[in-house]
Amino acid sequence: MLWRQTPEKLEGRKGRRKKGRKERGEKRERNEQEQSPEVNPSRELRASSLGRTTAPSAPSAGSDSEPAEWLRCCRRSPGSGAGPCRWRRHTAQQGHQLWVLVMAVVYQALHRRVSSLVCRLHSTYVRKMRYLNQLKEDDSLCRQAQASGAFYLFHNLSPFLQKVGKKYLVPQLSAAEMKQILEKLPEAEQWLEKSVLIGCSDEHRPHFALDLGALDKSAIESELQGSFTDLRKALFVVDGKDSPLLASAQSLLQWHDSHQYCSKTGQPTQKNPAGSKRVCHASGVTYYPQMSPVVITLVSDGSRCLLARQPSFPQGMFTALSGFCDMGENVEETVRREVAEEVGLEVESLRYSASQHWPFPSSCLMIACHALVGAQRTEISMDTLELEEARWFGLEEIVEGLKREPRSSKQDDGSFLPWFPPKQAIAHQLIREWVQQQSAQTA
Ligand SMILES: NC(=O)c1ccc[n+]([C@@H]2O[C@H](COP(=O)([O-])OP(=O)(O)OC[C@H]3O[C@@H](n4cnc5c(N)ncnc54)[C@H](O)[C@@H]3O)[C@@H](O)[C@H]2O)c1
Repeated sequence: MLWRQTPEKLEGRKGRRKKGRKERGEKRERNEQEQSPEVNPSRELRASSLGRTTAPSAPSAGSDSEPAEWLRCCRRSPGSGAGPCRWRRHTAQQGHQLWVLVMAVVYQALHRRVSSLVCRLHSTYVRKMRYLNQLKEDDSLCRQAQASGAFYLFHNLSPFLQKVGKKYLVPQLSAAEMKQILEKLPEAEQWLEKSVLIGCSDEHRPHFALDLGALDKSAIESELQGSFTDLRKALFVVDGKDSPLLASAQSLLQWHDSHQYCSKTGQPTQKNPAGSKRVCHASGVTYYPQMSPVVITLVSDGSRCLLARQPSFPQGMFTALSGFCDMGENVEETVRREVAEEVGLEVESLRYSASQHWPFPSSCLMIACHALVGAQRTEISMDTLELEEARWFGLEEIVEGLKREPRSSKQDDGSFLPWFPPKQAIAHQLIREWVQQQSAQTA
């Protein structure tokens, strides 16, 4: 059946629709007002607490036009052709800010992780250094540590090495193995007392060096299947990480060997268990191991570098200028004096490069520097008492010399082409640095 619309019914329905629209409009306005920052202070507070300063600001008190404009803007439907809605722009900004915030949190988490890793590595080092210091200060702790220590052996200052295949290893012996060797000696217990502390592992296993010069060398060599090797050779055949250990151990043993008597009273001095000092109980004087500071300088005139050789050097070997610091001198003064004394040049500027402990002939602290002389003042006036030859080298000649082995430097006529100290010597590092600097300049 057809449903017929009477005018009254139609009027009634129109009225209800109008009323419904009015109610829905009021409801939407209420919702929009609830969503606006003006009437939702908690939202505004959250936004501002996160530092979102670009969020549209709530209409200020006393401004009549802004709330209306705010609501009008927010009521525009998408695709209506109207300009960008401030509220949607605000939402996009919030999205961007959220992204920045997430990235910041991720970055902070990563940063924390990396820092804690670095910290852990650092703290291993710190704990190790503090433990070693404790061993130096606390005699009974150091004696106990000897029981769990590892020992490096020397015979008249030559380190004990084992050849395995083509490699030379520096063996560590346990306290039990040491006792087996020392049992064959009278006063075996006292022998361990002669050892000196030279370091420890990350797990705090202390390392000691002991010179068995009083024992039969060949008997120990055959028992331990190795050989005591001159330090000059040993440093150049062992693994790079073992060289500084052997050098410092030998220097410390050598210092103890040459400081057995007090220079004031002539009485014997006693070492502490760690070997970090010797005391004369008659005078109360304490002696500490010492190193002599030496500067080693690579002089350059901007495009060439100066190398020299002493009569005692192996044939063909040239190196940078070196000399001991005089009492009261600083490094700069020693560099200027040595360069002036040895080659008659005046240093205009100098730059520190690195340092190295060097055990020959006795403990030196090598302080390596680059020095520049004026390009117009390069004429060499050599000290013939100290040097046999000193001359300028160009980049190409240096690069060739670095490739050359001592053995391959001899020519048919018996003369020698120049070659330079091996990589273990700090002179080598100075020469390489100069090559890098020159190559960068000419590139
Ligand atoms: N590692 C390297 O690359 C490298 C390179 C060159 C020299 N060096 C070392 O540098 C040191 C010095 O070299 P150099 O050629 O001037 O030495 P050097 O041995 O020729 O000594 C020069 C002079 O210095 C004096 N002297 C010696 N020992 C001294 C000391 N402990 N304190 C003060 N003066 C002393 C003596 O009068 C000696 O004649 C040497 O030990 C040498 O082995 C190391």
